[in-house]
Amino acid sequence: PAMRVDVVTIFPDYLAPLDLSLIGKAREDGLLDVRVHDLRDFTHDRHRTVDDTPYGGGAGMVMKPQPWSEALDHVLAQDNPTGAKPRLIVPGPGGQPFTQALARELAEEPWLAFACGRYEGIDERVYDHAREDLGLEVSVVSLGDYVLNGGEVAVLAMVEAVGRLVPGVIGNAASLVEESHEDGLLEYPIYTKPSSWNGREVPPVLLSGNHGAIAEWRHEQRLARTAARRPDLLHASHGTDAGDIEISA
Ligand SMILES: CN1CCC[C@H](Cn2ccc3ccc(-c4n[nH]c(N)c4C#N)cc32)C1
Repeated sequence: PAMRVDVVTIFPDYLAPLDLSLIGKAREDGLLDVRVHDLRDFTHDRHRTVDDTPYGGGAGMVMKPQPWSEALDHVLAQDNPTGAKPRLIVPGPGGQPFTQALARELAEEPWLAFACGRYEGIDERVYDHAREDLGLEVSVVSLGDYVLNGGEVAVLAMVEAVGRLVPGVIGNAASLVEESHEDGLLEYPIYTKPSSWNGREVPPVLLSGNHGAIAEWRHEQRLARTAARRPDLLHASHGTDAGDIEISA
């Protein structure tokens, strides 16, 4: 069965890129069932109000709880005869880091729901309501240590990172193995035709047909790149001491 993904946002057009490329094809192939909902469809006033001033003062506006409650009810009720529950992911700068490990964990879920905040964020009672009244597992997740204006960019990244791990979405599953952050090392340098370009040659080992030597060279390159760019990822399990690797950035 397809993985179902619901996204609630005040900017549904921000999620249009999910109609494109691999994720778009996975939707056509029925591997992913992605539904985007406009939070303003769950307001009832003339101005379709989703925000108001913060209790206790402070800058900015806070997203009102009622529209979110109605939007979540709609998501849970739509095409859900068994009363199954999605895992609710709320992007936020104060969340747990979004990592490849978390992407792998989320790729095992049959149903994900994403709540895209804007303004200063969502009234805290929505999180409590989702956990205590709707019985949802709620995870606040951060894309990284920088501040965005809302959750949509994060959801695009998370849906792409998770979606590509769903079996069948990426044609060649082999390409999922030796990639950065899959096994703790950055990826090796890649080359294609022509072998000589702009006075620059492809490393001869790659043209040698000696697959053992090629694999060894690629592993050395991964270690060197990781030592140069992400020494924080290197630890004892990778054997070679980062100090004695020829650094080729
Ligand atoms: C000044 N304020 C500070 C708090 C956040 C306000 C903007 N905002 C509202 C909703 C919302 C959702 C995610 C993120 C976000 N920022 N950085 C990341 N890695 C994120 C992720 N995932 C940001 C967001 C702006």
